[in-house]
Amino acid sequence: MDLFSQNSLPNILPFDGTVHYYGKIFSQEQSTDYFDKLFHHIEWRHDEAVLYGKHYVTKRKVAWYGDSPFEYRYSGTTKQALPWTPALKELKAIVEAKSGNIFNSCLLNLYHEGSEGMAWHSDGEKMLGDDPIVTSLTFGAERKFSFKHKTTKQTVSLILENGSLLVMREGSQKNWLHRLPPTKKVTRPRISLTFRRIIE
Ligand SMILES: O=C(O)CCC(=O)C(=O)O
Ligand SMILES: [Fe+2]
Repeated sequence: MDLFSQNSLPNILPFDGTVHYYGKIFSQEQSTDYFDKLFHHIEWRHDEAVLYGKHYVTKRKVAWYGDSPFEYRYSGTTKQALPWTPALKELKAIVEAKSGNIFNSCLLNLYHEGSEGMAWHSDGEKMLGDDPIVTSLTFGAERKFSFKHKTTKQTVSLILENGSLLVMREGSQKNWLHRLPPTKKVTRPRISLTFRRIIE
């Protein structure tokens, strides 16, 4: 059963946390199909942030979906979760079965090309609880993804392939940062689905 397959997966992190890379969990055809559905049917918006009173708009687009209209507050902005689309409901069930974890919301990212990425951060928002589990399901271009330990600064990187699943588990947000580095080599878009569990 899928639930137990994580026991045989190597831990991407050398210490202080667990990250499992499941590799491609979808065929090329399924991945293309999901990419197209998400690209066209998700309500993509440019991400906004307020830093030191200055208003920033990212090139990357985002969307926020969930079981109920959760409010997501970060970087000085508030977003309200939209109800799941049929494709997102399907993907949530598949990711839950694979990972053995239950999620109630998803932050989606659309990177149009390699120049768009995400800077070092951890998903440590209070509403996610003490030690959150966060996924990254990839459709489209494959991209490098990196982790950096908060105190030793040691880094680990891997490639997230089209149709692949990564699960950041215990310790991975508390003790490590992660980022999607920008690259000149990638010209095609990538969509990522970061399923999360909001503590109500
Ligand atoms: O695009 C990704 O794979 C990860 C994005 C991420 O770290 C986030 O949304 O918090
Ligand atoms: Fe993140």
